[in-house]
Amino acid sequence: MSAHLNAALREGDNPELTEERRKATFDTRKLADEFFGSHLARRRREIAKAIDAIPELHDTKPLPFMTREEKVEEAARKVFTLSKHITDIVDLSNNRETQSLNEMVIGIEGMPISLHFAMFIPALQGQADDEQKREWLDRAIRMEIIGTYAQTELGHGTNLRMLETTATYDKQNKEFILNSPTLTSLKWWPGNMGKSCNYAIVVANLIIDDKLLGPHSFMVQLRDENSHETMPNIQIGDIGPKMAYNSSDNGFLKLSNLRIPRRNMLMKHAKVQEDGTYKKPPHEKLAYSAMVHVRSHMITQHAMLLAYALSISTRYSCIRRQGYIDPKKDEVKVIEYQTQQHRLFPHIARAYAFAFAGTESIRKFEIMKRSLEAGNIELIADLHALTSGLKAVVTYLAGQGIEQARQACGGHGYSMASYMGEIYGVGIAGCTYEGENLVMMQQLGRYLIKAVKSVKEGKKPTGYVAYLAHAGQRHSLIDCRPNEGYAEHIRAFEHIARRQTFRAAERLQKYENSGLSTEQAWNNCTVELNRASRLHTRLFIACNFYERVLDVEDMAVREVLEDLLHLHLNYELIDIASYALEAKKIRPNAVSLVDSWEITDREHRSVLGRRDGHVYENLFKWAKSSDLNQNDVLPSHKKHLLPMMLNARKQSKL
Ligand SMILES: CCCCCCCCCCCCCCCCCCCCCC(=O)SCCNC(=O)CCNC(=O)[C@H](O)C(C)(C)COP(=O)(O)OP(=O)(O)OC[C@H]1O[C@@H](n2cnc3c(N)ncnc32)[C@H](O)[C@@H]1OP(=O)(O)O
Ligand SMILES: Cc1cc2nc3c(=O)[nH]c(=O)nc-3n(C[C@H](O)[C@H](O)[C@H](O)COP(=O)(O)OP(=O)(O)OC[C@H]3O[C@@H](n4cnc5c(N)ncnc54)[C@H](O)[C@@H]3O)c2cc1C
Repeated sequence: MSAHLNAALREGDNPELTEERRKATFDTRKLADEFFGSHLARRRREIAKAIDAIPELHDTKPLPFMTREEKVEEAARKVFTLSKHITDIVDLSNNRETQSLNEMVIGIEGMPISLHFAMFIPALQGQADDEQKREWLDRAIRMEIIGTYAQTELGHGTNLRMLETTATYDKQNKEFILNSPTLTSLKWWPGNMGKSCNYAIVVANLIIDDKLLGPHSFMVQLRDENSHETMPNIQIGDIGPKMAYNSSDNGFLKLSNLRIPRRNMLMKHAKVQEDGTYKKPPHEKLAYSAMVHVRSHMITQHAMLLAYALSISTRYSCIRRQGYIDPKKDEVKVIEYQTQQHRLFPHIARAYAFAFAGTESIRKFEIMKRSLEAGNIELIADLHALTSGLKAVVTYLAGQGIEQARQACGGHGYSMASYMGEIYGVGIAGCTYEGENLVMMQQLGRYLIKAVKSVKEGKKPTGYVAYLAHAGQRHSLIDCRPNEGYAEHIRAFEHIARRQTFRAAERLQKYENSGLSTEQAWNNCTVELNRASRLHTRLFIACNFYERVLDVEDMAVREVLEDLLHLHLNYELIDIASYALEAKKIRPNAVSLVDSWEITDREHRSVLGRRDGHVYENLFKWAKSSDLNQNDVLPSHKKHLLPMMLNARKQSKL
């Protein structure tokens, strides 16, 4: 490609990189159009330009040199500044545009209104009835109030049925009484709940007439709208520093006989009438809609984090010279080593594959949302299975890729000057939040087992599991076009995924037949089931990548994407071919085996790893000692966020 067509070329750049860019066989802008979609790619360029022109939106110093308080203040300052410009820069209803703005201005370390956008608003959209939307959603969108999503507790995050926070209906007063009855029932982790938010959607177990009705969502005011001081009957604070993401004030919350009006329960689906009559939702899991929303968006976010790490390491590998391939010549760029290429390139292919899969999961979410609005609940289960698998596979593999990218930078990769540490820390958080990965794999596993049962009953499952019914036939998941050369790869992929899924299903059946309870039989097969889910998801990603590449019109871009697809399919096939061992005998000795390392508490520096096992009370002590808890209202909040909200309210009254 001639040099002038490569948009990344700039005068004055390091000649090592210029030399690389001159070799491009395609136009980088056109490939960006494919990666992001052409609209978003264009908008990202415009957004970047707009930010360049507003100096107050730039970092005041590198984030790794800031203390936690400075980071929190910096993020609040930028949010306040952005609130004045945001509607000129982005379409606020477009999640991916807004997210791009966030990444460019504030970055990945978190900010005071992340959860407000990521979950508070989506939960109101999905679970509040029209009257409630008028009361809270409009105010939330105008940022008159800042909210979060408070579900996880100190003792339970995964098993939502065992949440201990209670909301007991008091018929006389037509109120719910919210309580955190135990230490383990404290809400723990919700983003921005510690210091920034003044409202939260609190997930609590509903009790009417002593009957437990499961987790439901309640709107709770945490802080006074004018003074920002904590409301009565509420104890709230920051949970302390984390592996990364430290501009965010993840928080704890204790509720003590807090009374809220009946209409503070979100009632689009489940309802409680004045006399205490309970009306069930049309689908039991509609209350989980905000989680499915985030999971469907996490795929593109993690593709992006992987892309950050890989672009850092690939560029660096081209300016770093070290060692010789031919001793008679100059030292080579480290990218020339076969091992360096092998370390980086399959992850580059994955970053593309993940981005395309993420676009697809967002598209599917939008389709489900529209069909739900039309009263159809059928697509909920399919989307839950798809997003559970994608969320788990992509966050895990992205984490692996980021770590490889860090190692590819040698010693400098370990300096925060590379920022790899933060990217990794933020990336791997996604393995845990929005559903621990191995648990989400099991959710997809349930769906696959059902599909196998229907195949065995002679039915033909449709959609992403259709291939399960096609043993020995030509591939079925996608329509490989003749002479494309990838049909064999896809067939092999399908074969491995199908074999594993049937193997897991047969093993499950065997355990059930042997008289074990369903739950025990299930637990005995979860390693096999999770392998099946992993293979199914990786098959989906590969097929989606294949289909996406076939749609590309620009021949030069299509050619380079085909090179990546080829690498991806080969690499993934080799990677999935080996599946590991089981280790049941270790279980009884597990703690004694680690005790034998004799690592002292001082050496560990870990509350979770204490020798005495008194974890929960010490986590609470740890949190109380957070710097951010020294003031109830942070000075930076008074300076930035409070004026922002007060101003928004004033404007809306005008
Ligand atoms: C002004 C400037 C502005 C600037 C602008 C800037 C703006 C932009 C800013 C944007 C910044 C963004 C930054 C992002 C940062 C993100 C931060 C991190 C957020 C992290 C948040 C969180 O971390 S928030 C908590 C998530 N916490 C979980 O994730 C719990 C997992 N735990 C479960 O989710 C359940 O516990 C679990 C396991 C399913 C079992 O649930 P369970 O026990 O109830 O159910 P069972 O397993 O018994 O299943 C019974 C049947 O239900 C089916 N089913 C289950 N779930 C279903 C579902 N959802 N949909 C359909 N069906 C479902 C299942 O498939 C079964 O179906 P079947 O019976 O047919 O097989
Ligand atoms: C950065 C970050 C931000 C967060 N933000 C929020 C937020 O805004 N709001 C909020 O409500 N929460 C938030 N969380 C909490 C998060 O959603 C939970 O931590 C997550 O859902 C995992 O639950 P857990 O901590 O209970 O893990 P656990 O369930 O205790 O996981 C521990 C281990 O047990 C295993 N395990 C658990 N159950 C099973 C099972 N049934 N079968 C097999 N294995 C099992 C897991 O696989 C894992 O290996 C956040 C967490 C993080 C890290």
